[in-house]
Amino acid sequence: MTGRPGRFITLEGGEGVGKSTQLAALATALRARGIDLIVTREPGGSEGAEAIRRLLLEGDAGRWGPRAEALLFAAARADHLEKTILPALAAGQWVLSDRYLDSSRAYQSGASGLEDADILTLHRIGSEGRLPDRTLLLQLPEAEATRRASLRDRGDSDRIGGRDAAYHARVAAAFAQYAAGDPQRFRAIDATGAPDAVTARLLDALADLTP
Ligand SMILES: Nc1ncnc2c1ncn2[C@@H]1O[C@H](COP(=O)(O)OP(=O)(O)O)[C@@H](O)[C@H]1O
Ligand SMILES: Cc1cn([C@H]2C[C@H](O)[C@@H](COP(=O)(O)OP(=O)(O)O)O2)c(=O)[nH]c1=O
Repeated sequence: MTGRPGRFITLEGGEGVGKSTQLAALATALRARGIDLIVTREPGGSEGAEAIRRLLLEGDAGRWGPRAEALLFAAARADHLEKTILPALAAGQWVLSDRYLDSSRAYQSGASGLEDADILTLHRIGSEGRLPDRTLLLQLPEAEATRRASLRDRGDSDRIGGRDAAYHARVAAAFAQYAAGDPQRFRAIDATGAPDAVTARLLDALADLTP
């Protein structure tokens, strides 16, 4: 126990912007400041949600339509919140999550055409509308994000990562729009340059929350 309230921090952005890399670096830097935290991810982060992750990311491109996909992400999130995130916060830990609600807003709404209000309704039903204390949106020029993601995946991307460039451009635009609409919760972070420089920007964007 830290004696202070746990904070719920999410990292968001398109494929290959450096979320996983930065989550690990951020966890190390925050632990060095004495913060007790857990690192988690979506889709996944609990036993049930990891099972739903496999349903969502494996199989043919057409395995799920946009509506079934949105419901599965919301179901996975409900389980993740109940089993992993809320217990950690209640114990005073910080929670750092690689993706959360805003990915559903960007991918299933912004890029797949469902209404943002409907994604938020699913979130209210599944997860009592719980929002992060801070959302760090990593942003990269499209060409650099594609280069990094393809170096990592070597042509073996998942059902959603493998969608076309126009889809991923809509995802990036939707993220930017949501961030601009809620400057209190979001911080847009320049993800170009060396990993250490990006981590320093992320820590700056948490300065008002860190002890
Ligand atoms: N600042 C950086 N500069 C260059 N390459 C990076 C940087 N950060 C991450 N990478 C590399 O880019 C790829 C995608 O990074 P990753 O953290 O997996 O992104 P995401 O989780 O957002 O998809 C990985 O191969 C990673 O090693
Ligand atoms: C959490 C979430 C993820 N996704 C997508 C984004 C990714 O393509 C995929 C998760 O794959 P993952 O490998 O975890 O992400 P990344 O490619 O960023 O390392 O699921 C949604 O479409 N909606 C959501 O709500």
